[in-house]
Amino acid sequence: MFKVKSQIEFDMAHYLSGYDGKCSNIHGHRYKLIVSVKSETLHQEGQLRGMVDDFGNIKARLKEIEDLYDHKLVIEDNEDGRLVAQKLSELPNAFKVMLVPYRPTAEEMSRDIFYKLKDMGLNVSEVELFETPTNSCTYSED
Ligand SMILES: Nc1nc2c(c(=O)[nH]1)N=C([C@H](O)[C@H](O)COP(=O)(O)OP(=O)(O)OP(=O)(O)O)CN2
Ligand SMILES: [Zn+2]
Repeated sequence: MFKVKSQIEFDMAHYLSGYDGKCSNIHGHRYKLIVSVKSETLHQEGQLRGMVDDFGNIKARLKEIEDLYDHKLVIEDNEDGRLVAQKLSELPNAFKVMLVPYRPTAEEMSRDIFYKLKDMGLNVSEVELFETPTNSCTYSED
């Protein structure tokens, strides 16, 4: 089995609804996303000969993930989260808020990103999302 890895980083703020502690504040992280793409075989001909997939192709998919989350504020789509988003939308700042159907933890986000990349056609083996330099979650289905 071959596994190739590629990584990107993006800046994102989140709000953990119902969290008791310092992380109950809206706050942000410099996320690092490491994606592993797998294949039993290598391409035999053409541009991709000798490769699982072109790193350039994987990077292009990761850029779509980066563009989705970079400099956004991610909030859970529940009663509490919608209230926070509503109050922010009343300000003249045009905050970029993204509502998601889950609490935006490293665990939930890594699973969501795994399926987003699969939907883009990557044969994803594993997604590791670092929320801080020392805290990460890995999602895989192997
Ligand atoms: N299992 C999880 N636990 C926590 C998550 C998470 O996604 N999954 N997220 C948070 C907060 O987002 C928080 O920002 C990160 O937590 P923390 O441990 O406080 O990280 P720090 O690096 O900022 O810790 P310090 O040692 O205080 O610097 C909480 N838990
Ligand atoms: Zn956090």
